[in-house]
Amino acid sequence: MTRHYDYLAIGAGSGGIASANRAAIRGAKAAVVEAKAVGGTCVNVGCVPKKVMWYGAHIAEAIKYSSAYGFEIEQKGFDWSTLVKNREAYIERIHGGYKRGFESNGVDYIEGFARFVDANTVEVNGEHITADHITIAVGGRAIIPDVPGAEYGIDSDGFFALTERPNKSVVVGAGYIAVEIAGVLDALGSDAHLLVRGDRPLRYFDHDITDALLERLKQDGPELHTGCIIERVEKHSDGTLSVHCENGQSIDGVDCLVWAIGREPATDKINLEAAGVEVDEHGFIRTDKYQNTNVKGIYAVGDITGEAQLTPVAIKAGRLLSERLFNKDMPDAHMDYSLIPTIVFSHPAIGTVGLTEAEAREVHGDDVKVYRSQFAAMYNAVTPHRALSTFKLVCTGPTERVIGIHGIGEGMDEILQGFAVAMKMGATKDDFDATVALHPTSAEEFVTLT
Ligand SMILES: Cc1cc2nc3c(=O)[nH]c(=O)nc-3n(C[C@H](O)[C@H](O)[C@H](O)COP(=O)(O)OP(=O)(O)OC[C@H]3O[C@@H](n4cnc5c(N)ncnc54)[C@H](O)[C@@H]3O)c2cc1C
Ligand SMILES: NC(=O)c1ccc[n+]([C@@H]2O[C@H](COP(=O)([O-])OP(=O)(O)OC[C@H]3O[C@@H](n4cnc5c(N)ncnc54)[C@H](O)[C@@H]3O)[C@@H](O)[C@H]2O)c1
Repeated sequence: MTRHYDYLAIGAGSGGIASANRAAIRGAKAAVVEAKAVGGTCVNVGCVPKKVMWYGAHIAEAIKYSSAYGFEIEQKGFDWSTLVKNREAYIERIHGGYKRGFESNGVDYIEGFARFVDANTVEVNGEHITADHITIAVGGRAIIPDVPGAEYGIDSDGFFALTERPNKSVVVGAGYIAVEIAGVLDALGSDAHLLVRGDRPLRYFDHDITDALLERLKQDGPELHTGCIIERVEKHSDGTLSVHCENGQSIDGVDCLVWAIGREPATDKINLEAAGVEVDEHGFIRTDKYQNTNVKGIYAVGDITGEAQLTPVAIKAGRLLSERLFNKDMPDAHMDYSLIPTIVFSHPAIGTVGLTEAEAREVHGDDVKVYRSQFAAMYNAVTPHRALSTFKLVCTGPTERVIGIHGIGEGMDEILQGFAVAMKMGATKDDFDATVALHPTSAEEFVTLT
């Protein structure tokens, strides 16, 4: 007997879970298939474990500067495995929450790897399952470079599997993951090195912000190595690695090498040809604004589409797709991919929404007005850690509409969300100025810029 559903999501990550639940809430008979762990990348090897480690890093920093606040603390040690154990227990609780959610919404959770048989049928554990609507939400995986010795390194999944703190670590890459993992390793006491090909990490971010990040890296670590194209990795008899760059730089005595050079779509093993679904030259499934693929009744959401690879994007796209399919009051529901705010959980956090100054000048020429502030957050002001925060607004037009908000500083991860709402509503610099400041906070800088 073949099971049949109105709606089937392949992949129980951010997008698949959100869309299957919403479909069921709207009355569809829905199921989600998952090959590994419920929650997908974000919950198991992404946002969640990363943020827990980032909080750990914050505690390390607070201890370091606590004497300036009058505390006499002797740090007797740091047990990486305790942090990992507690983190994984938390993730287990999240798994439980998802499974209870499926039960209460009436979503069938099917464990196994799904492959297409035809446009309406997938095979899981030898069973054929059919559905009127199938959403591909299979996410991606880390790219490992094709250099000799690459196999001695691990990816971000491997980083989260570490049970001990590495003594000396190298992280290769210049994106979100590289900056975040290198920052955590450094703050938690590893001798951490960040290797980038260009002159800075996060080079597509506003340069005032990355200039400030460069300062922080110089002050606090991890140690940044620029112009490093990896030539090879050598493993020695004592188990340590040497990482060699084409420019002659080498880092020796490394006991943990993390590749963080981007992610690729996981489309290769799901037999898309059987369904006739097309992929682009990188393997991403491109969709129209309604998440439709080229095959009627097959959709794609989340990282697999190659759009902003962020959990809230996958969730929103998945939910709106199910609203469109199963809520007769929302026949035009679709995701708006403009003005997506993002945070890099560096030390301190970087937040950004809208255009960088350089992008704004490309679009609006000279009709761009920039407001920026560099200041010492009060948290640091009483410590010897004289670190500066940088906040910036990019505006255009006679009304000075705010088209870019950027910041690096303590609390930026919590500050940006509200300002992103204002920007989405079309706020102008006058609207920002008309808002009474919250004092004393870092966020008030955004409404007092001159
Ligand atoms: C280290 C790291 C940190 C991150 N931090 C953040 C962050 O702080 N904030 C943020 O917004 N985003 C973050 N992201 C990105 C975020 O995790 C992704 O954008 C998000 O998980 C995408 O959701 P998705 O549903 O598209 O795919 P995923 O969450 O990757 O889920 C896909 C699921 O499909 C399953 N699957 C694959 N093939 C099959 C198959 N054939 N059959 C059945 N199941 C299958 C996989 O096992 C997986 O569970 C981070 C990513 C990484 C790697
Ligand atoms: N805080 C967050 O929201 C968060 C955190 C982690 C990941 N993510 C998402 O996951 C996606 C993937 O993250 P990522 O950091 O792996 O990718 P990324 O695309 O952000 O960055 C990859 C970086 O690696 C560099 N690179 C590529 N090939 C290289 C090579 N051979 N040698 C050295 N460097 C190389 C690129 O120049 C780029 O800077 C991100 O784009 C983001 O959307 C988000």
